[in-house]
Amino acid sequence: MLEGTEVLTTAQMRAIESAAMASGQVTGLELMERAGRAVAGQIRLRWPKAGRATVLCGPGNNGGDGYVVARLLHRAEWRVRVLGMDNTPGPDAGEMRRRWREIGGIAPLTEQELQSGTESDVYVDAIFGTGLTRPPEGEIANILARVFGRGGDGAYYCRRLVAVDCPSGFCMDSGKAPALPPGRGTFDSPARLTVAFDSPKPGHLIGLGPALCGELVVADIGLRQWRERHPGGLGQRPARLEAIWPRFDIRDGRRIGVPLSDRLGKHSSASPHKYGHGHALILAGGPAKGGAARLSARTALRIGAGLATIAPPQDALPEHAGQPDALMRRAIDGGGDLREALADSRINALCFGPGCGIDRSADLLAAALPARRATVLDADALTALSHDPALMAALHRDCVLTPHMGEFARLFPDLARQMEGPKPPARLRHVDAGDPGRLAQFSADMARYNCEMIEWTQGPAYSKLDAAREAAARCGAVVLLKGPDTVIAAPDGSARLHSAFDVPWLATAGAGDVLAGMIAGLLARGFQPLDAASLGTLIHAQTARGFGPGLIADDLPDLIPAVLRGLQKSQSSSSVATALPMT
Ligand SMILES: NC(=O)C1=CN([C@@H]2O[C@H](COP(=O)(O)OP(=O)(O)OC[C@H]3O[C@@H](n4cnc5c(N)ncnc54)[C@H](OP(=O)(O)O)[C@@H]3O)[C@@H](O)[C@H]2O)[C@H](O)CC1
Ligand SMILES: [K+]
Repeated sequence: MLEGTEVLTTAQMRAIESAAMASGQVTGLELMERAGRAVAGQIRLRWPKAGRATVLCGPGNNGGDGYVVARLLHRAEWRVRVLGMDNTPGPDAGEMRRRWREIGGIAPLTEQELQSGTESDVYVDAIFGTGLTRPPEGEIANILARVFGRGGDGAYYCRRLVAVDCPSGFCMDSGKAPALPPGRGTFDSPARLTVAFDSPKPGHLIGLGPALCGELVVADIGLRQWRERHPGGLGQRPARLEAIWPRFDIRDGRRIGVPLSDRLGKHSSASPHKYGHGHALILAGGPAKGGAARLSARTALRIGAGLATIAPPQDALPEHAGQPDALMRRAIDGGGDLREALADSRINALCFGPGCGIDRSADLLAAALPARRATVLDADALTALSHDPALMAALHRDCVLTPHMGEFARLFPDLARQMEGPKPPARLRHVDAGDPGRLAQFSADMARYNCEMIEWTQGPAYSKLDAAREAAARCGAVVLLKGPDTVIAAPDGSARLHSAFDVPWLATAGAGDVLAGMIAGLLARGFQPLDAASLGTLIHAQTARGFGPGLIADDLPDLIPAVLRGLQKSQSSSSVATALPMT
């Protein structure tokens, strides 16, 4: 079982927050104080010498958190300037603003004001959090352009930007950000640090999130018991969403996303025979097309498949002599040969695609899918699939599709179009849970919470996560939508997110073939499709991290042993983050 860090949608976060407040054990004001304290604490941890801070406070509770940050930095002897809005915020934010007013003034939140005065050491962005309801316009849009933009010399206007919960204006469910006013560029200046509350949200990990958030710290604000206590527990919901790489810190002692499979480094001692570790069959293409499949096959062996066989057509077989000697070779010319091969039930994982050719893939897939072996479909196999609805219908739950965006668009054009479509921000409204008409619209997820119900009046922006989940449900197989942000979704709605923005050199010819081989090897070893795809993604990126720039795909398979050793070590020693006190 792979186990990562749970990721919550903003709707789930609000439901948990509401449940906590409804319990009477914690007030909104206390949560806001804790949120502000977490941010101020992180600022002081990074920049222990008191300096100048500018805190930008928006109209809602995110702004309320900002007033707390301002007060606590002031108490720590920082020189604090607050820019705020002249509105009537909710009671908690209003109270925090009042407390700040006892200490200092509030200048208007305008671009002109932001530009004026001495430059600050730290800028705190508490303009919008989860409550953005429409694209920012007018003065607010100008401010965001200033906060997230650069000057003519390319330098960021706000060096050391700390975002409260998220960079403002950004959709935490989709990782999308609205366009800035014409002529004001795009969101291209990342925060140095983002402090999110309780759990990461999808947008922190996909889309623009990893680039815009900078370092991500997820702070404990004392909601854990409500997160875990709900009927069935969030952890047991079928549509669990997890992050599988700890590029962020979690401050409440929860497990962070280390890999998590006790079985990863161990081979079964109960069944020490090579067949106990599975047999992966990698289908290769015709003459001069076999390199990709050889990469996959070598990787399948390195990740621990007991046996791996490469299967080109007869006329390409001689090309596959040579290293590695551990690899077996077998000619498979067409569907009949493959059916014959699959009479051996010990062949328990198949890998189609890399260099296999579209027609050959179609022929072989038609023979293989009814045998219901665990199967990876990549590259040409995905193109073959997109040409033939019958093949698509023959997919089964032990299949893993590994498309990049282009392949995904060929397979699921309507979902790809939705991803490109207009992007309304999320808007949530609390409604009467007693109204059966309204209740009927709520998702089953939300109905689990014994608290105020939440209604989406506009959906959050349709994201890569939504698209991958819908694709998986539609085709009944695991869909791994590749990219620097990879989403891996299973037909039951479970999904895993992985960010690899830090290894741009992984975008190199053949890297996808290695990933396909890795997943095939893990499937051969008996990992469930979602886990095999997730672990494959994780180890793939980690091998590239270990090598650094200059990597070519041929380097990857032989880096796997070191990564496996490292993962085992991290699992035994430091898989639990240190808890920081909430004071
Ligand atoms: N997760 C937790 O447990 C806690 C979170 N906290 C913080 O609270 C925010 C969410 O607060 P909320 O008040 O719901 O939302 P925001 O602060 O992001 O903003 C809402 C206000 O912004 C106005 N708005 C929305 N869009 C625009 C726009 N484009 N232009 C101008 N104004 C906009 C909105 O006005 P409406 O007219 O739409 O109502 C609201 O006034 C969360 O992110 C955390 O930071 C708690 O402090 C602790 C617990
Ligand atoms: K913010």
